[in-house]
Amino acid sequence: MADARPDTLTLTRPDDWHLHLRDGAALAAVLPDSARQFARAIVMPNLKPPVTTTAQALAYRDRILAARPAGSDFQPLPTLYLTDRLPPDEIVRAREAGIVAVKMYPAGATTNSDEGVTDLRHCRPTLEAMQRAGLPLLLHGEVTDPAVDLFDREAVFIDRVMTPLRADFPELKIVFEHLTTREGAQYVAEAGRWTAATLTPQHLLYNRNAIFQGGLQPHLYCLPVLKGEVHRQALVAAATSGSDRFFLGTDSAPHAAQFKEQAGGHAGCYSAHSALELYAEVFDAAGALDRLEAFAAFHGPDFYGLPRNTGRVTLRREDWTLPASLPFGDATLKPLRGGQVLPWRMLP
Ligand SMILES: NC(=O)N[C@@H](CC(=O)O)C(=O)O
Ligand SMILES: [Zn+2]
Ligand SMILES: [Zn+2]
Repeated sequence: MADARPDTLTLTRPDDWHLHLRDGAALAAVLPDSARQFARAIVMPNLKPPVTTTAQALAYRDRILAARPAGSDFQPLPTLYLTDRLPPDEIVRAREAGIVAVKMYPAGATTNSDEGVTDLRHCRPTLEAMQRAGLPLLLHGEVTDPAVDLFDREAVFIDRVMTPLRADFPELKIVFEHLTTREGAQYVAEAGRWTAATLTPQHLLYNRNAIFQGGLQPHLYCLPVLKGEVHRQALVAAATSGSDRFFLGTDSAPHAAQFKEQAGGHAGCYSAHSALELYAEVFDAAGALDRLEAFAAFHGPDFYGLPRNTGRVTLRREDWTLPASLPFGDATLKPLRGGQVLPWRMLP
């Protein structure tokens, strides 16, 4: 029988299936963190302006490749940003050029989503082209209807958007990104082989109390917002269940500390610095360390139809203190769990 509390853990090198790398000086500041932990990452297209053409996505990929630390073989997996007007023939071009997915932000739902989709019914021919090409649709799964309580926006999205979408496009690959609710976990578990979900460290580690404990904690504000404890427990159960339709996606979303700490602070948690260590903590607490490798390194590539990695990484059970802040161009970045002791540490 596998050791339930091992002191070292060697895994196939993992990938991050949901990552924000930004651009310019911000990209240069954060990329080394992801490149140290992960072999590949799905890079989100919510730049300003958003990445809406294959040509823009390839140029962005080249900027990421050029910003890699010396000797790094980190591979960005580029995506396109879905708008009401993304033409179906762009999907064919994207597929041929190696774009791996298309991301749907409901207009106004989150950071840089102003040009997102106002109604998925406008996108039918494009979704048909994606289904034909086998190009996955990645969803920020929240409705923006102001009449819906903020904490219910994911559950309502399932009823209003996900269920009809699934009925109309039965073989479209869909990834429900940064899942946050019990309803979401149950939906994905029962939705069949073409629906998967990513889970973030913050939604596995924290419930919404943490946002308000010891004074307001702007660095725990992300979207979708953290939910109650029953939801966190359902997410941990899904992540550690062994189901191949749940996989690692940090949603690491860097914002300069001053923009998170101001009134109207920005949404997003920065976790790339020690993401794998945070997931190890979650799986360890659930007595499921033996399932971390598949969650972090197998389920994602299998769903996307990409090869699994061959390299290895090793983590050791060792208390260490995460830096409270990190350089971020001219600004600073406050990482998730910054200044706190983590029980797992990745070996260089
Ligand atoms: N998760 C977040 O709170 N923010 C993300 C956008 C997103 O993934 O919704 C960002 O780009 O900052
Ligand atoms: Zn999102
Ligand atoms: Zn995101």
